[in-house]
Amino acid sequence: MSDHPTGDLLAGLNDRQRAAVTAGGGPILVLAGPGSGKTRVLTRRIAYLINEMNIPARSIMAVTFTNKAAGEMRNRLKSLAGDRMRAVQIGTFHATCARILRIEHDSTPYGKDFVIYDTDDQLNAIGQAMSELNIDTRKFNPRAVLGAISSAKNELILPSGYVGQDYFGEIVSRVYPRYQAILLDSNAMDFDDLLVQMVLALHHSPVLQEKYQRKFAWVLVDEFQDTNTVQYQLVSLFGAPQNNIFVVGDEDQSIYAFRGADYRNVARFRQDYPDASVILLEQNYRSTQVVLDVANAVISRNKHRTPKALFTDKAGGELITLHEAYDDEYEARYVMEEIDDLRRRGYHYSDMAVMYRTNPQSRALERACVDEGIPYTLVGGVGFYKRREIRDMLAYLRVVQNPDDRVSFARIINTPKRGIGKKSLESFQYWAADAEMSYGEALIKLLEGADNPLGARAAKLFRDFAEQLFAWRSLTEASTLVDLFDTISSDVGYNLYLHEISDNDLEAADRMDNLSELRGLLVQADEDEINLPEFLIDQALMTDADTKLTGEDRITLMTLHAAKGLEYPVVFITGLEDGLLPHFRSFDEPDGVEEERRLLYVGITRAMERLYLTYAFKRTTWSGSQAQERSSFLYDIPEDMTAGLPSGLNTDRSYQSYKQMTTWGNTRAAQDTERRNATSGLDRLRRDLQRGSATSNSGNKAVNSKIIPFPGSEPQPPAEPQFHTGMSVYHSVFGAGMVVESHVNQDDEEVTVVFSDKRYGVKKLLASLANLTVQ
Ligand SMILES: Nc1ncnc2c1ncn2[C@@H]1O[C@H](COP(=O)(O)OP(=O)(O)OP(=O)(O)O)[C@@H](O)[C@H]1O
Ligand SMILES: [Mg+2]
Repeated sequence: MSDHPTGDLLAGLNDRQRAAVTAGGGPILVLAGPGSGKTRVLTRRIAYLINEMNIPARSIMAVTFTNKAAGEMRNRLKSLAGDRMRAVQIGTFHATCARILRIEHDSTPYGKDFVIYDTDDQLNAIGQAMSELNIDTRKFNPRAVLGAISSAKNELILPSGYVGQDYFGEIVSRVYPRYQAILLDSNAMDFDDLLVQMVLALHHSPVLQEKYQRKFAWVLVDEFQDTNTVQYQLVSLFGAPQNNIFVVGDEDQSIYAFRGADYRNVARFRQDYPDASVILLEQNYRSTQVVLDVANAVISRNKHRTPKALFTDKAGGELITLHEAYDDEYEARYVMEEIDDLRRRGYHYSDMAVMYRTNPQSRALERACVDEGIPYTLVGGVGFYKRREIRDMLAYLRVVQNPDDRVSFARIINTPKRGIGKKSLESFQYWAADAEMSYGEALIKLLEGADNPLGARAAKLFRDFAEQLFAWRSLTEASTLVDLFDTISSDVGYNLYLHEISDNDLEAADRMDNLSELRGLLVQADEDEINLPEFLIDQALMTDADTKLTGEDRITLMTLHAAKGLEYPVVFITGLEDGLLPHFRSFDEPDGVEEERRLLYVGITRAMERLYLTYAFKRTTWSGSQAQERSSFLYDIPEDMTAGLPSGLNTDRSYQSYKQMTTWGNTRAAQDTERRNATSGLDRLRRDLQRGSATSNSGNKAVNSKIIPFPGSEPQPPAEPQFHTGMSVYHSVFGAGMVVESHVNQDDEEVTVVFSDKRYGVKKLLASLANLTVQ
């Protein structure tokens, strides 16, 4: 008897969802738009297989897009199917393969204790390979070379099979084998290798293939539209021969083409499994009708798609808000003010997410959060795992586990300084290469007193290091991970070093906090009886979308890419500007702009109740501050779905000439005017001040304290107020209004005006800049 009656598992599902959950074996494709319950169905189906079809949990493999999604699915399953579900293999393709390869390393050229290289490690290895081949890294960008290698791997093209099509391709074809050899010598795999090695192992060993096909008799994949070639292969390989393969996806949400994802895999699935049942879900349970209409208006412009019918019971809904900000800082400030406002109206911070196209955009937003005192979690970006102190300590742990790891070895051999300079390291490296020894073997040879080309002093320093390293290695047998961490940290004097590399006490404290957090993870791992290799794999597999989310009430800042699969009552999408969204790089690629449109579509469809789309007239980019054109995608949104100013335009710019021209369609002329106007520094400053005095359009707010005080003597501040309560005034943008208060403040006159037009409400303006005329 099951503790969980079927009724529970099928409750809260519509007929089609129920059909998908309870379908028998064989290939099944669930194709449906956002918010239609694909992930819910997939999770319920796992519980159903276990509880109702008595499938052993250990023979189920479920693939999620992020580790975080895997964690959520595990929790959900626990409440649906109880402890029995523990044995289900739930994880990303990478995590699942890493786990199997650790056990089955004999079927690969790698040793048991292989480590996983992340992008920085990979770039180091590429740099090494290029320097060995005398290829100038200034002429050929190592990142581009790495990108080409990664694409090849995703297409299952091995070094021997790589053919360069042009001069750059020829360079890649030389670097690729060398890079791969360095990784192999380091007993390290990169992310792509995890998948490629898994496919190769299954191909090469029929025994292994049969073992895993038998083991994972049921395979389920979420976000199937974002699988790439190698992942598709894995699904087919694991799924055979019964082909109990259940995949869910939405072609309109395919946003990872740059990583080789190919939504055509959906069509391929239909071809490869002609007997597959196809289930379409049409009801959206997430968003209001308005949000859905906006989403559809945007995506329907894509040519390469199958139109879908989506409906929701949540008729109507709040109109979406468009907002034009002067620059990225004002945009961020506007977002935070709205968040503050919504919070006062009952939303929690955690109900709200701010999304953007590129990571650097988070800077202004973070800054605004700090200024406004809004707690936030930044997903991705220069996160925890990219911090220097974290990378150093993890590199130590990795060398302890695998002394052959060249990249980590090079990172820590003189960190903190132990007198082993670049020259000594190079002699050591050449010696090891000449004698065909791994680094670990070379260290042992040194300890044994073997002849070596190192000077006496350097040899002694390396021996000292080797002794320490082997002492740490012996600790891994007997003591806890946290003891190992503490011992290393104190043996090498890392805390002292931390202070040396920090500019000030605050930075040092910050670094200490990070280390404490890492230490906390080790304590947790000890409690969970996770060993060092497992711990390192877990850490290496953390991706940008996996930032640890605390239970605290915080808003979320994330890229649109990281937002996949998630939902929030309130969503802000910022930076809707041509060049940013759509991103300028997409202009050269076939299907590039369509992919950008899908990205916006994913963002919009995260919203349950309220959606804000914002853009800035000027944005600070790597090349300085530049005027931007609003995103061409915005023109696809019908005006009657937007709230705010006429045409849905909600601006914080406040001068007539610009305003008059800024109607849909003739932005360029307005921007030209602005460019002309912006030539004088004083003009700019004035405008900044003016905007600062008029940013709020949501009622009676104090003049923002962050306004730059007006410098110099032009214009002279008035000694007496020029405006008095009750005066009728006219403002070029806000129209007619009445003064409710006015007083001289420092070097200007602050006038509070109630405007007749309700959309502007009450505003505080600086008299010297607002150009108010008395009527
Ligand atoms: N039958 C239903 N009744 C009520 N709520 C539902 C139903 N099906 C799904 N939901 C809810 O709707 C929301 C969206 O579901 P889910 O996240 O599974 O959609 P999805 O299709 O996976 O979306 P996406 O494509 O964005 O990943 C969730 O909050 C889910 O709990
Ligand atoms: Mg989903």
